Amino acid sequence: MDASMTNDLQRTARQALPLMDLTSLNDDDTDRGIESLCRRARTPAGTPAAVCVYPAFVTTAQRTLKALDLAGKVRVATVTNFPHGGDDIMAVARESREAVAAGADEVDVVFPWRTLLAGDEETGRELVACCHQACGDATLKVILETGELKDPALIRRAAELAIEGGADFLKTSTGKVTVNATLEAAEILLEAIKASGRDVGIKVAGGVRTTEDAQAYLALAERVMGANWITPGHFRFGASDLFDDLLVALGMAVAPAGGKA
Ligand SMILES: O=C[C@H](O)COP(=O)(O)O
Repeated sequence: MDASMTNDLQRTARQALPLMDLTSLNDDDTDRGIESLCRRARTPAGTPAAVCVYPAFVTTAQRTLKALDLAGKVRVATVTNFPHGGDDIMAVARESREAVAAGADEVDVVFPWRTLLAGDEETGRELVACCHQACGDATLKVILETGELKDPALIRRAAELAIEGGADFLKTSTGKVTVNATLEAAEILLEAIKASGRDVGIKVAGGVRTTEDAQAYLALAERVMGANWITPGHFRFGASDLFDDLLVALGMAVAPAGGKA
């Protein structure tokens, strides 16, 4: 790789690192594993925007970040209605309220995409609106599962409904289906955000693994929204592996994942 490409990747890695939701959403997650995830958040190049964990580990993450003196610097995100995207509005609102009460700063809720596929627009909009109310001041990110919606017009409609319901961010994917984030889907979400005129961000999530991947999404966001729009308040990467690749691009040692026992 020539020097200009290396510099380019380093620039991308430096830009992407504070936009990261450093994620662990595995069925075999443990308190020790989440403590280790939180420790990885402290790097010589700065910190990610958030760690993203299952609701059962929100307290662990908050306690660990506090002990590391990272409370307030690294937010705690969690997931609800995840990954299935059911349509029980009250159950999802309750789950979201409980997550915030447990200390989550951000809630990533799965949109009931199957109802939209079946032609029902109201359930999705209402579910988002109830979660918006349930989350209070916490940031609400709505996972549209774009790889399951497939049709660009449906992806656009889901984005519009989530924005109408009060989403703070549109998130592409859970990372748990066959097709996760794609540039095509991300562009549809960005265009919907732009057209809405609302202060809504995007979280590109699922299958984003390399600094080169991150570079392509950042270039897209810059083209649609402008370079100044890209801040942690508007743009996140949700990824379990990307963080280490960014550190490698920055020439830093990668901490062993460890701590799952
Ligand atoms: O919300 C984030 C995704 O679950 C992460 O997906 P990933 O493991 O493919 O990076």
